[in-house]
Amino acid sequence: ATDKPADLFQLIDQRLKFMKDVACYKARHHLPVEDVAREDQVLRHGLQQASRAGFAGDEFRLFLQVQMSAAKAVQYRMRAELEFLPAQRCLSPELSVTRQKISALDDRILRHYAALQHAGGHISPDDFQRFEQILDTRYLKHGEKYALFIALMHARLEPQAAP
Ligand SMILES: C=C(O[C@@H]1C=C(C(=O)O)C=C[C@H]1O)C(=O)O
Repeated sequence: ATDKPADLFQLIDQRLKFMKDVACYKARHHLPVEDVAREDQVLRHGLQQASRAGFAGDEFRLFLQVQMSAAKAVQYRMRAELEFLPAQRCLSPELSVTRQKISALDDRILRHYAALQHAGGHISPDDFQRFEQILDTRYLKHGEKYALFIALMHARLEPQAAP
């Protein structure tokens, strides 16, 4: 089945794995990690898709914001390490290419989570161990992974209106 929490966790992990390309690109082009305009775009698009899919807006917004905080935390820590890495060992695609892939992944995450809930599934606190196994990045602390997990768990579809 494609509606298991583990598959959703994989997609979230894939998003974080793109941060290597983003961090490399920014370091090599002397760009800051935080890009407020891009964040607005990610947030606006995500909330629009979320409302179409029937997610509760406030909780989904919080999830997107925590996910972007995680993305930045990963990049800041990588950025420090890049100071000591020769430039040729940190090559990355164009930022616009990576961002298209991230946006496509964002849509998949949303659709996957909606499908999981439509099938009667949900994320429960017991799933955190699995979440942490899958999100194996050493660039996020335990508590940060937990914050992301909790925000994900709380992003639920609105209860269906009675017919
Ligand atoms: C991933 C990026 O880095 C940061 C994190 C973002 C995100 O998680 O979507 C968006 C903008 C940046 O503040 C990026 O610049 O694309």
